[in-house]
Amino acid sequence: MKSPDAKPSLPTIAFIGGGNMARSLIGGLLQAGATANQVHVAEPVAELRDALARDFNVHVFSDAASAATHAEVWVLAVKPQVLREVCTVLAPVAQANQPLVVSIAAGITGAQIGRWLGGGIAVVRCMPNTPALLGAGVTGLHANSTVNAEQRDIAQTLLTSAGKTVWVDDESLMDAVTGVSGSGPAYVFLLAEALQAAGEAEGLPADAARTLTIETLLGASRMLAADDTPAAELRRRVTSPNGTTQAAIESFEADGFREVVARAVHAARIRGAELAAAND
Ligand SMILES: NC(=O)C1=CN([C@@H]2O[C@H](COP(=O)(O)OP(=O)(O)OC[C@H]3O[C@@H](n4cnc5c(N)ncnc54)[C@H](O)[C@@H]3O)[C@@H](O)[C@H]2O)C=CC1
Ligand SMILES: O=C(O)[C@@H]1CCC=N1
Repeated sequence: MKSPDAKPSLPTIAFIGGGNMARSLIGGLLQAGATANQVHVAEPVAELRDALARDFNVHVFSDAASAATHAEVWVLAVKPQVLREVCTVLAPVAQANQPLVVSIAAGITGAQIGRWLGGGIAVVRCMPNTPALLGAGVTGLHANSTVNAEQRDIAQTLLTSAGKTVWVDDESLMDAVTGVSGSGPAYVFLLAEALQAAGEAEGLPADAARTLTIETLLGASRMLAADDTPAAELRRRVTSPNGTTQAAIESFEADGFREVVARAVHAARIRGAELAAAND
């Protein structure tokens, strides 16, 4: 008998687009126990296609319709700029097969995808991030009203193989998800670049600055994830009165660090909406 919390087994999944994010998600899926012959990938670039077949033993196709025809779940993993064209090609297959469509494209709305596929399609719009490659990602998901409970579970299982998941009821917040976690790894990498460079500017050898930077980010992230202690409290515990950290934090605050972050996240959110409008 199936235990009540057993994960639903995944049906055949077609990835439309076999680039960076698709690779991360496919790697996670296979590690989580999906079998390679359940995974189809459409990718026009021959080298990428060959690498996917070699590395993961999945079925590869040069065109979207061939990959999608025999799959119950489609993962749209192309750039937002080509999604309309891809959906238009897939519309007849979508209308015939009524797949669950999972889109990871930034900005593009579930309504746009449903419309481009001919209407009445179950669409889960999600925003994963690149740590999915290590199973350490986080994905925001939103389901349109056509998605049933079983399809929701399938999307959940699919993205759980990439890390944690957060469902968002209000689709208009998906661009904010993109601004925080979809693009977020790049902010951490930017901080790493800046911290390492600052260490070197203060005289540290490059390899020492790199190790100190990486282990600090890793250790601090682990502390954040370890329990519910708020980030502000963890920061307070590092900050001795009139000590070194206080000097650094006062410098950050004087330079408007929080506003800098808020403006960056806002810019990402706005770009999401622009991508939707520009590619409609
Ligand atoms: N890179 C990231 O951190 C994240 C990206 N995303 C979203 O994931 C999507 C893919 O992004 P990446 O993997 O970074 O881009 P990518 O450029 O690495 O992958 C897209 C792939 O689609 C292929 N492609 C183009 N036209 C196609 C067609 N007609 N049929 C099938 N495949 C086609 C391209 O050859 C390319 O390999 C984008 O919509 C992006 O917004 C979402 C979350 C994070
Ligand atoms: O930069 C982008 O548009 C994509 C979406 C989130 C991360 N990369």
